Amino acid sequence: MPSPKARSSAARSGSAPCAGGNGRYEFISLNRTPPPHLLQRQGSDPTAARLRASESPSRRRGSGSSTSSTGGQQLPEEDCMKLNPSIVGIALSSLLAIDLWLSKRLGVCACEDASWGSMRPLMKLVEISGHGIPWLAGAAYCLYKSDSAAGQEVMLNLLMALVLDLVLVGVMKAVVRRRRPAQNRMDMFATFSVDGYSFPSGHATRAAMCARFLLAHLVLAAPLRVLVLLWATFVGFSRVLLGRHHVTDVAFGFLMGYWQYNLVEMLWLSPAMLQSTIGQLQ
Ligand SMILES: CC(C)=CCC/C(C)=C/COP(=O)(O)O
Repeated sequence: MPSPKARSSAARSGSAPCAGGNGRYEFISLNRTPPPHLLQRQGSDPTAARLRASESPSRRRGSGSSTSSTGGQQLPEEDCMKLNPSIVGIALSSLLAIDLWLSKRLGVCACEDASWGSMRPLMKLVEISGHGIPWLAGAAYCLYKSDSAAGQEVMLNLLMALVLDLVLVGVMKAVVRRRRPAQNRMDMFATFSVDGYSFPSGHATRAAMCARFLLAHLVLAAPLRVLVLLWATFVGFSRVLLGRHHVTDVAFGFLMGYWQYNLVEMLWLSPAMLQSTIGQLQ
């Protein structure tokens, strides 16, 4: 018989006592395949039978393969995982369920017949204010019109930031492939094919990144700075109110846009760097 100390340490380490070939108890880990001499004995040994019964269903079905067999029936691995959900899995599913429910409730401008449907045209104006085309066109125009080197530098970097945002959001949408909410009407102007996907909100990333950019590089009076922040927040909210996005798409979009501005600062194109690059190309 194992001593109480051995028994408690076995419980802690996930091992179980088994009668070995010489009548003495041996410890095997429940996480590992038992040695062959124990496997042979398990068919008749009541202790081994109890151990098999106490194993989790997914482990009993086998752990290393992509499909598992139960009485000849093949189960895909996802089904096995659903039977044995982890805490993280449960937390994520709950968050997604809350997200879906909240996004549906908040989509009050999703169509003209919705409870705030009369506000839809205003929300669509806010949408246009955060669209990529006006921002790209505005930055290109300011770059062209700017007669100071400092102004040109800022506008060139804003253009670079906007293109970087489109690329990063496009890649992220193509990888995640989350569908837009069912209530969304796909009536946005000038979209790429990846804009059929929802996560993250491109308007939210652009709004957060551009707001940080403007606050850092334009000398603005305090009321205007507040206005920039309010605009960015409103662009994000309008995505959910229009039924275009889930709440988590917008929340993640804000975080991603905030982080993208750090990237822009790291990649900042200075006139000296541009001159040396052009010189190297010539
Ligand atoms: C055509 C250009 C230059 C940009 C597309 C901008 C756009 C339509 C993004 C989608 O935003 P959401 O992901 O917030 O719906």
